[in-house]
Formats: sequence, structure tokens, C-alpha cells
Amino acid sequence: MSAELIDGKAFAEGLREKVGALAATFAAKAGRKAGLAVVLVGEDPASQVYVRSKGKQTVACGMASFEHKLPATASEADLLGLIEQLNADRSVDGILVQLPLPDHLDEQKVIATIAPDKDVDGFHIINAGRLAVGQEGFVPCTPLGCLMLLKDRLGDLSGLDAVVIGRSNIVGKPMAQLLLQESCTVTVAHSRTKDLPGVVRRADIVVAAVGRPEMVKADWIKLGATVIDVGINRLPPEPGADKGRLVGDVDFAGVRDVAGAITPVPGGVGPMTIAVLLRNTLVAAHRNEGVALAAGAL
Ligand SMILES: NC(=O)C1=CN([C@@H]2O[C@H](COP(=O)(O)OP(=O)(O)OC[C@H]3O[C@@H](n4cnc5c(N)ncnc54)[C@H](OP(=O)(O)O)[C@@H]3O)[C@@H](O)[C@H]2O)C=CC1
Ligand SMILES: Nc1nc(=O)c2c([nH]1)NC[C@@H]1CN(c3ccc(C(=O)N[C@@H](CCC(=O)O)C(=O)O)cc3)C=[N+]21
Repeated sequence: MSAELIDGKAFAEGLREKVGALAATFAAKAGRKAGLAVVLVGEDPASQVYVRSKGKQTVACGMASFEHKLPATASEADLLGLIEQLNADRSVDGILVQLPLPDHLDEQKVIATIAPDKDVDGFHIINAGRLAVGQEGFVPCTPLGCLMLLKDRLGDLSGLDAVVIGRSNIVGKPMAQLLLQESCTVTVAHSRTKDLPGVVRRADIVVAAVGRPEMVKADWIKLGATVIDVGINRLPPEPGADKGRLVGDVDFAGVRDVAGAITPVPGGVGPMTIAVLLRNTLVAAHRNEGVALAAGAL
């Protein structure tokens, strides 16, 4: 058997088209475009690639993109000052501070400074709390994108056994909350989990968000399970090549023979993350301007 490929790239394109159409309607009603500000501190090349890609896609969706680049040596006061300025700027609906930050900057403090209603990443504790108690807020883009792919593939998730590998605040934990909200039976595994292969083998849904290249093996997967691979890992370059291959946290070549469906890397969860970011920004714009957005439109 060979698993069905879950085409995150195509799904993300469809979502961006919907966002684009609704962004045009928003601009006509509000008299301005929805706006996303992205803040990048330092010169990490991978982060620069993501930020450029976000900016391009924001503009392609008919929204305004504001990029702010600070040197790696920027002080905490510089960064917090910029965030305060963006909080007060009426043309900015969403604020994203690209993580990770250089070591001398306190990530928690930076996130806490973002106005919760502009926190389109869903990282502020107010939004984490809203998600935990089931109130409307902003949900982190990567887990929300994973949930959209799962519901598209499986429909009702109620009663399914889901195993999330990883418990970070930005992926694993919010992913578990979302699956619980869908009435899955959720297990969160991490580096201290005993018998990880045995735990994963029970799962109808596996979400791998670990950061370990190709760690999840074929003999961990129940026949027919749906496997979502969040991992983005760059392997060391082959001799003669300047860049290594991009792989996920799942051994794709092996697991695809056992799983019912699987997301590839690249072309799976990554493109969904950016499409959901644009979606969250448009939702923020409607809320900030008091313009109604049809329930379930996005
Ligand atoms: N596609 C996308 O859009 C995105 C992709 N990513 C990718 O997803 C991956 C995870 O990201 P993130 O959540 O930020 O990573 P973190 O490093 O913050 O968290 C990793 C988690 O994996 C757990 N873990 C580490 N090693 C093992 C192991 N051997 N067995 C079981 N669990 C283990 C850790 O456990 P413990 O808590 O015990 O240390 C931790 O909970 C990365 O590859 C990242 O690049 C991230 C964000 C967006
Ligand atoms: N505040 C903040 N919010 C984030 O959402 C955030 C962040 N910081 N820091 C870094 C991680 C990582 N991340 C990705 C986004 C898109 C792809 C993506 O589109 N990947 C392509 C491949 C891109 C390539 O070729 O390198 C794919 O998987 O097909 C990957 C990873 C968002 N993150």
C-alpha cells in the first residue's frame, strides 16, 4: 500500500485565494488594506528566506506588508519600542516577530509586548489562554494549518486516537489543544516519553513536531494512520552540493508504505503556516475595524 499524499502546497494556495478575495472586499469596506508587520532581528539566512516569502505572499493576497529589520545587536528597548509603535499603528492589523531571537533578547517579554488583538502568531499568553478554555482568539498558524489538513482528509475527528510528538508552546501544545477540542483522545509525547514507538503505534493521527530528521519510522505507524510531518530539517550537504536536502521528522520513504495519508516535506505543513498567517491577519483586520466576516468564511 502506498499512502495518499496530502498536498499542503495546493491546499495553501486555495486558502490564499479565499483570503485574497475577502481581503479585496475588506479593503473596499474599510477604505484601507489589511496590514501585516513582520519584524526580523539579525541575519539568520533561513529566517530571511521565510520573511521574504511571507512579505511576497502578503502583497499577492492584496494586503499591505511592513517589514522591519533590526541588527542582531539591537537592544531590548529598541525592539520593545518598535512593537509599541506597531501596536499603536492603525494600518497594522497583525504583528509577527520572527523567532528565534538572538540570545540577549527575552522572547517571553517580547511576545508579551505585542497587543493580543494583533498577535496573529497566537503566541501571547492571552491567546494561549483563550485557546485552552475554548474562547475565540488567535491560534498558532502551524497547528491550525495541520488541523485544516486533517479535517479536509478525515472529516469528523471525534473519537480518534491522536499522538502529538513534541510539546513546544508554538506547535505541540496548541496542536494538542486543537485536537482535544475536536474530541480526539490526545497523547502528547516528548523526550521523556517511555516507549515512544509503542505510544505512536496506537495512533490514528500522528503529528510529529520534534526537530529530529526522519526520526519517526515505518514500524511505529499503525496501518492506515494519517501522518502530519511538521519538521523542517536541513541535512548536511552531500559532497559537491552547497545545500543539504530538506527533510521532516518522519522517515517519509518508509512511512508512506504503511500510513493511509502523509504530508511531504517540503510542500506539506510549511506552506500552510504562511497561508494561515495571512488568514489570521485578515481576521484581525475585520475585528480591528469592526467589519463583519461571515462565520466559517475562512
Ligand atoms: N512547518 C512549519 O511551518 C514549522 C516547522 N517547525 C519545525 O517543527 C519542528 C519542531 O519545532 P518546535 O516545536 O519549535 O521545536 P522545539 O525544539 O521547541 O520542541 C521539540 C519537541 O520535541 C521533543 N523531542 C525532542 N527530541 C525528542 C525525542 N528524541 N523523542 C521525543 N520527543 C523529542 C522535545 O521534548 P522536550 O520538551 O522533552 O524537550 C520538545 O517538546 C522543527 O523541525 C521545526 O523546524 C516549527 C515551526 C513551524
Ligand atoms: N514568529 C514566528 N512565526 C512562525 O510561524 C515561525 C517563526 N517565527 N520562526 C520560524 C518558523 C518556521 N516557519 C516556517 C514557515 C514556512 C515554511 C515553509 O513554507 N516551508 C516550505 C519550504 C521552504 C524551504 O524550501 O526552505 C515547505 O515546507 O514546503 C517553513 C517553516 C515559521 N516559523
